[in-house]
Amino acid sequence: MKTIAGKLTLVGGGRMGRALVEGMIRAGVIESTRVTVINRTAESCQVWTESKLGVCVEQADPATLKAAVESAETVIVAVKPGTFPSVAESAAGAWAGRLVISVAAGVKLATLQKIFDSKSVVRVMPNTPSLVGFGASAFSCGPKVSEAQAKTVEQILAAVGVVAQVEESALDAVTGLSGSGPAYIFMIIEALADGGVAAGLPRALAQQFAAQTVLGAAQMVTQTGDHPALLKDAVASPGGTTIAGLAALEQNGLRSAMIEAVRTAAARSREMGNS
Ligand SMILES: NC(=O)C1=CN([C@@H]2O[C@H](COP(=O)(O)OP(=O)(O)OC[C@H]3O[C@@H](n4cnc5c(N)ncnc54)[C@H](O)[C@@H]3O)[C@@H](O)[C@H]2O)C=CC1
Ligand SMILES: O=C(O)[C@@H]1CCC=N1
Repeated sequence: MKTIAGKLTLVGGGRMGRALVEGMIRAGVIESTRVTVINRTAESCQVWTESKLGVCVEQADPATLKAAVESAETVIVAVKPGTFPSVAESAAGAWAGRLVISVAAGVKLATLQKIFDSKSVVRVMPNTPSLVGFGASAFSCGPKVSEAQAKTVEQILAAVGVVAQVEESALDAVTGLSGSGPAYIFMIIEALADGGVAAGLPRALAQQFAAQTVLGAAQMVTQTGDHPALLKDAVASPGGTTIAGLAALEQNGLRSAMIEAVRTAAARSREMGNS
């Protein structure tokens, strides 16, 4: 694995920041000794310290934040969208010349350019499976981002999963699908396991088999390239168990529930960008 150049600072080592940066270190795209993580609370700092990843962990005060931004070539900002202006303000004067990568839902490139005095801003929509190397991330670059910087972003994200560079207008849809999507699938796994328990299986076995079934089905789609409908048809024997189960899913509106989940989440991302 080719490593990225220079130092990396993560501002906001919560669930998404951690998934991304721990995933990067595990994948070998950067050595932990070149990573600084800035957190707001002592508790979040402790989580990082206890992980024994070997990164430098600091609690956010304006001077620490500014120094950590100044010392890095690349800064990933992974705080909540509403916290961006105060983070930008705390390190005012330090952002110029850095590659600033935002992972916030709904925060537009134009807004990022305005609040960070760096022209090299990139908007990314990653997801938490980046932690285990199965992320799906899309990104869009501000107009002043160099080709080399775009390559760095691609390299970072490719190390933790699949990646696509897209028009910024596609990022709300990506947010509704893959950004939020792991939560939908966790809910499906939980529900499948509940079904297994309802049908008589012990909980642990039901959960293991529910997760493996989702994993296996996803691998079939990515490895064969076949349309999911073909793969579905190959499971359903005439008059058998699967078609009975599929009929129950249709009756209960699974397809429209999933479509509406993605559309509603995408609309919420757009709404957040306009507020
Ligand atoms: N959780 C997810 O699956 C995904 C989240 N995102 C985006 O990632 C961003 C973070 O979300 P989560 O990780 O879920 O939230 P989180 O609450 O787990 O993490 C946010 C972190 O930022 C820290 N923080 C707050 N103020 C700070 C400051 N002034 N300086 C340094 N650190 C500070 C908090 O202590 C916390 O650790 C959001 O903008 C969200 O839209 C994007 C894709 C997926
Ligand atoms: O729920 C959220 O707003 C964030 C963005 C995508 C996933 N989590």
